[in-house]
Amino acid sequence: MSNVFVLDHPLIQHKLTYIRNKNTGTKEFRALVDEVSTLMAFEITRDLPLEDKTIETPVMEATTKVISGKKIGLIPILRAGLGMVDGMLKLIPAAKVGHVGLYRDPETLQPVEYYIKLPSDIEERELIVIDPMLATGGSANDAIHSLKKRGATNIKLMCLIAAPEGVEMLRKEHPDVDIYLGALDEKLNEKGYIVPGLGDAGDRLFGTK
Ligand SMILES: O=P(O)(O)OC[C@H]1O[C@H](OP(=O)(O)OP(=O)(O)O)[C@H](O)[C@@H]1O
Ligand SMILES: O=c1cc[nH]c(=O)[nH]1
Ligand SMILES: [Mg+2]
Repeated sequence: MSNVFVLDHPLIQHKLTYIRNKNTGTKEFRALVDEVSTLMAFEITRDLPLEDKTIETPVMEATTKVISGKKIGLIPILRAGLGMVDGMLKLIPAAKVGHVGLYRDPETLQPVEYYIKLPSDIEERELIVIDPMLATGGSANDAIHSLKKRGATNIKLMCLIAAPEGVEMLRKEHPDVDIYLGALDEKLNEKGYIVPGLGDAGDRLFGTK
């Protein structure tokens, strides 16, 4: 069964409060999502493997550590996942970025895929699927199935806020995918929105409402 990590660092929790606040406007919302994504990237990369490297400091030769050539791919789910990309690239600037375009049909709540473009070597990479919201779980589930169908074997999922329903679906469908969250909220409402949540992440990021 996959692990679920709620990243309860005080800076992440503090910024999430401002992200959730309905009075936070587009400019500030975007900046906060960017900052939280950087902080979450710090936590999600905690298990990157290290190897020894021998260097000369100004004082003496020393054997110290560097990250051992692990290749990472970031996979934002469009649109809202785009808001998390730059913040993560600040810490892992060499990551390749693949895009999965999905929207959730407002009536059926089923995901509809409209675009996919991935790095050619996804089977060799650790992929981090990013989306601010994990609600019913349909979109992340679909995106991860698409990645696996194309050869991905090593996948993590990172979201700002999740509902228990989405976590349950992901753990059932993808027991090999660990889930990293800023917060695990109470439930979904009758329209499939996370409660208390933050509203529509894409609309708040791009100012489309
Ligand atoms: O877990 P689910 O029930 O599938 O819901 C979550 C999805 O809904 C939102 O995207 P949306 O469909 O609003 O598209 P957008 O990012 O283009 O706004 C969100 O960014 C997730 O991708
Ligand atoms: O609460 C929710 C649920 C789905 N998508 C969002 O943007 N917000
Ligand atoms: Mg949206």
